[in-house]
Amino acid sequence: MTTQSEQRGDVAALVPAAGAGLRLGPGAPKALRHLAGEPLLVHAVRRLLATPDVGCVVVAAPPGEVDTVQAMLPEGVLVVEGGATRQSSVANALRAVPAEYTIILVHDAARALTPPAVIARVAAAVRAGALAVIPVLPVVDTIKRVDDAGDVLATVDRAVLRAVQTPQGFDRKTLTTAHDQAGDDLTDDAGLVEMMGVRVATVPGDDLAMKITRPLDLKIAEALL
Ligand SMILES: Nc1ccn([C@@H]2O[C@H](COP(=O)(O)OP(=O)(O)OP(=O)(O)O)[C@@H](O)[C@H]2O)c(=O)n1
Ligand SMILES: C[C@](O)(CO)[C@H](O)COP(=O)(O)O
Repeated sequence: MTTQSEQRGDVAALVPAAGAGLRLGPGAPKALRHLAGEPLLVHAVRRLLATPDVGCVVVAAPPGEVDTVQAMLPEGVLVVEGGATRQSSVANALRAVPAEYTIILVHDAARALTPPAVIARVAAAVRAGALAVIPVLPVVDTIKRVDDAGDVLATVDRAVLRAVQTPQGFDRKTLTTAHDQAGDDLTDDAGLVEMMGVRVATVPGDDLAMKITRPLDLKIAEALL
């Protein structure tokens, strides 16, 4: 694996990896579960370090697993303890980023197969001046809005919808302010920035940046590798 010290990038990547993985079923915390013989987290960090933009990686580890996680990653990767929510895990990692990094990516350990090209695309958009950037894909299913009973209220116009992936990229000051002001626990960091009224740009995502969430996702990822 490429080590962090070999990188010369101006981008710091935060990797929230502290989730339990409840939807994957019983077992170790999701980021530590194996895909083709290695933890999901190792796959994700390898792809970040293979991206020349990335000069620093900070991982938010599951509670009590900081030493275990540090031992499985290349020298130089920083590891902090994660929090009870994804948002608090990201906030913990953000506090550990050295001052010289002004571009920050936030990348789920669960998106273990994300191609370096997607990571580079997001970083490039921030470097070009966007304050916040997310990779997205068009929605392929018909989407319905339903009531509490599950009966259909309406068919939503999917042409204006996008499925959101990671890494999400930010100007550091923008992301730090968003986390400092954060109230509600949101599922992504771009949501916090949106709440400040800051424009969030999009770039094309990639099917390989799928989030390993349910047991079938792990089987699909194994097949892809
Ligand atoms: N307290 C938490 C919760 C989630 N995450 C991370 O956020 C990413 C996206 O979350 P998700 O895939 O939903 O993971 P889990 O929360 O572990 O999944 P589940 O809801 O099935 O338990 C994952 O890399 C996960 O490890 C985190 O760092 N800290
Ligand atoms: C950040 C994210 O992966 C973008 O799709 C997603 O919002 C994480 O949500 P989850 O509820 O933790 O799966």
